[in-house]
Amino acid sequence: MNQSTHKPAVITNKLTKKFGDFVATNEITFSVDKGEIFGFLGANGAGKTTAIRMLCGLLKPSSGEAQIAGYDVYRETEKIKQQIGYMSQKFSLYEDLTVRENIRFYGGIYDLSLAEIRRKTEHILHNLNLHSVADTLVASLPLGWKQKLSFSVAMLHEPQIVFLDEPTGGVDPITRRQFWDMIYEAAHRGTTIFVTTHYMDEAEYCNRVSIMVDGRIQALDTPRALKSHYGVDSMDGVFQILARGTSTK
Ligand SMILES: Nc1ncnc2c1ncn2[C@@H]1O[C@H](COP(=O)(O)OP(=O)(O)OP(=O)(O)O)[C@@H](O)[C@H]1O
Repeated sequence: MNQSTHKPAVITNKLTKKFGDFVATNEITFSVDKGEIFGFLGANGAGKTTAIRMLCGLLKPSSGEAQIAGYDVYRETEKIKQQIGYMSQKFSLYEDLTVRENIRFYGGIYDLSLAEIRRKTEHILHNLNLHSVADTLVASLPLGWKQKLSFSVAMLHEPQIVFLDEPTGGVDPITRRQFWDMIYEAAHRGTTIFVTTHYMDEAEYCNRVSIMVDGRIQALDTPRALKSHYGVDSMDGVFQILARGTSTK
């Protein structure tokens, strides 16, 4: 039976990670609903990547609780890995493999059948309009294409939740907007999106946003409610007040 049917996709309770005496993630408590686009914001070093690594089952928490797709982050990390996709800033694509080879490689890792890999490959090449570069090395693709391919690869095994750690760094606003169209489509199909970004226009696209400061979650709500609460007209204004401790007014 699917344990996650009626549960939120992500639940944490006082989740904490210490490195020696330093508390990188400090008692964070929140939940994310199925199909929600959840923005996980914070300045550099706020503790976002540390939290994501715990949620993905890659880093053992020091204390607190978390369940991903209904599975416990201490005891059920293998189950968690089957239910999630992960895309980091640095990608997981192999630059010295072609587009087609990367898809085949990850299809194998995710244990898809050859027929399924062929079907997915066609689907991705068609959706991303990559037919003409299917046999080109990933290294020579523009950054925006790599990001879209990387996202598609993270979704190959149809995970319930996908973690995107600054997925759109370094590309122009139009390319970022196209990337967000892919995020919306995935969320529409029921995938939960957990995304970090430094672009405040992207924070506006999220259903809810949390803002981390020095390891703690300082605010968590819809972009509209946060803007109203802090009396500003943009998420950049909210971020300036919370994460940088300054007012834009
Ligand atoms: N393995 C580690 N050992 C010691 N300290 C660490 C370790 N990993 C992270 N830290 C520290 O924990 C803090 C939070 O780091 P983290 O990478 O989670 O921040 P972040 O919010 O993801 O920042 P960025 O936006 O720059 O990626 C930083 O001060 C970092 O130096």
